[in-house]
Amino acid sequence: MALNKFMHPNNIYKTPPDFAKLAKTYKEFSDIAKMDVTGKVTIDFKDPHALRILTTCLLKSDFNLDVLIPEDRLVPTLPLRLNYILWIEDLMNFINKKESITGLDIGTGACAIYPLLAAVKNKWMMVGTETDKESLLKATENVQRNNLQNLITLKENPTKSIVDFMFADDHSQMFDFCMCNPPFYTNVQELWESRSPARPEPKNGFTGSPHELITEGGELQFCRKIIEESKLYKDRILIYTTMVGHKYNLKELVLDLKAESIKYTITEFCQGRVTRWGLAWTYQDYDLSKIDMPKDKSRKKNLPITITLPKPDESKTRTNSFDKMKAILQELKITYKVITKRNNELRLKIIAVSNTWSNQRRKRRLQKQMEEQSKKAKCEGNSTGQEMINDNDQNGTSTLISSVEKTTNDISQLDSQETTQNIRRATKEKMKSDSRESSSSRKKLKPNESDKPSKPAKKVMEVETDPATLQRRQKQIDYGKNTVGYHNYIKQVPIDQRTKDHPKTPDKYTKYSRRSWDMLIKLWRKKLHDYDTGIKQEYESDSEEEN
Ligand SMILES: C[S@@+](CC[C@H](N)C(=O)[O-])C[C@H]1O[C@@H](n2cnc3c(N)ncnc32)[C@H](O)[C@@H]1O
Repeated sequence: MALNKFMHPNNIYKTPPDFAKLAKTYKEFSDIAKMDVTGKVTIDFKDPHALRILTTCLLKSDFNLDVLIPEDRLVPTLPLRLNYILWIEDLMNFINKKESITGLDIGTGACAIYPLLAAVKNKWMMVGTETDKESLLKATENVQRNNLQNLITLKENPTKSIVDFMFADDHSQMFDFCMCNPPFYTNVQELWESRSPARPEPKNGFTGSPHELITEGGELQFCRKIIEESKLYKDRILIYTTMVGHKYNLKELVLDLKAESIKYTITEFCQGRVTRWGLAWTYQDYDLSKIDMPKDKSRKKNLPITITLPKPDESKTRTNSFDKMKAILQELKITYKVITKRNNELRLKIIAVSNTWSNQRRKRRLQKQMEEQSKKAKCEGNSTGQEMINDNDQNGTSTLISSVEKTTNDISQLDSQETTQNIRRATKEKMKSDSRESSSSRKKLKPNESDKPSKPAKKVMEVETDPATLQRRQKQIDYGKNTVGYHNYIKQVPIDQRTKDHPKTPDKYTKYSRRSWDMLIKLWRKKLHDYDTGIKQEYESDSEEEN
């Protein structure tokens, strides 16, 4: 989901940059830009080189900053970096700090992106710290290239501490705030595994060196260390802040702060398909919980959906309305849990396991058509059956009918006219072949019965034994099972809760015509598609990796 609408309202990248203009202005950008079929100028976001050029050109055009980003280092995404700076601006406004603002950027990286933005945008005095010598060197060159040495100082951190190395020996240094984009991961494996396979591929290519992204204990330990050290230097930084990349870590950190009754506030940094979080805490007399960011208003969209039902007339009780609603939910196979039931208000937590509500009209029409067809088949079968004297033959008729009914059930989820026609054709074919079998069985009838109308003979379940067919079918089944939908389905619907309406893996050993088998596979895959989007994903906040 694009989250740009939740970006900080003052973020200039709320409106996407004009790539056509950038291509006209910067030769290096026109070299990487391409025009898509609609005539829109775009770039390959998966190419780290293209991302590097985009960031340097935006820094130039929007902030008049001349920055060199080394090939083997993180390419900072500007909308996110700007969101963080804008939040710090909000915090400074909140504590009424308008002038001579000083900030500390922990782990400034090879671009010193935060000090550069803070200096050119707000004229803040910034100190950036860095443990990586190579990054520090490049950062220093970037500061000098922009003549910002008067506002920005960079310091090597030769220790494993975070702020202690600065404050322990220097008792005068103080900051209004500190900020930090910590390394997120514990090791390379975690870096790759952090992404759920159910999520779409990241839009952007991957940039950054392990040194920048990995730290012992991951971001949780890194942020906990900042909190621990902050307790030693409560008054040296008025507002401590850090960015948090994983929501589960944010929860842990908030618990840590709560446990110590430390005042804190959190925010979300939304951009593109990525959400990050900002955590701020203080030992000063500021009630951070009162901070009201303009962005919070747009996020109110996340409140639960409220539906007001028409007032019941005298004859109908409220319970009646609730019951009706529950019946609708049941019909749509939406599970619900009553959270509260008070006076006129009923609060439910609802979970939709699959999409059962789309194309309702079309599904009803198909269902009706198939029911009519099924009835017709039943009537034909019954009338024939009445004339039959053989019990076995009567059983045969019911086998055929139940088979048609099964097809009817299978089709209830369909939304394609073409598929219906194919199913009808397959059903007709089946009826024809059964009636052929029946006419051959007529030979066994007594002579005086030979002129009676024919009736389908008992349907014997034939077994498919052809190795090539079985192999082909297995391959089709494997394809189906190797989908996100299948994995979500088996996770979400326990075996004992599966009904005939759920996707059922076709039985490869049953004899079917090629067309009927392919149809069964098609139906199965279609039903599995309903599970393509995991519920978990819908309820969790987006926490896609930045790169
Ligand atoms: C994810 S990068 C962030 C770089 C930059 N601030 C940005 O946002 O693009 C984290 C940086 O923190 C640095 N770092 C790690 N531990 C540190 C520490 N204890 N003190 C200062 N910097 C540290 C790493 O070398 C790395 O450059």
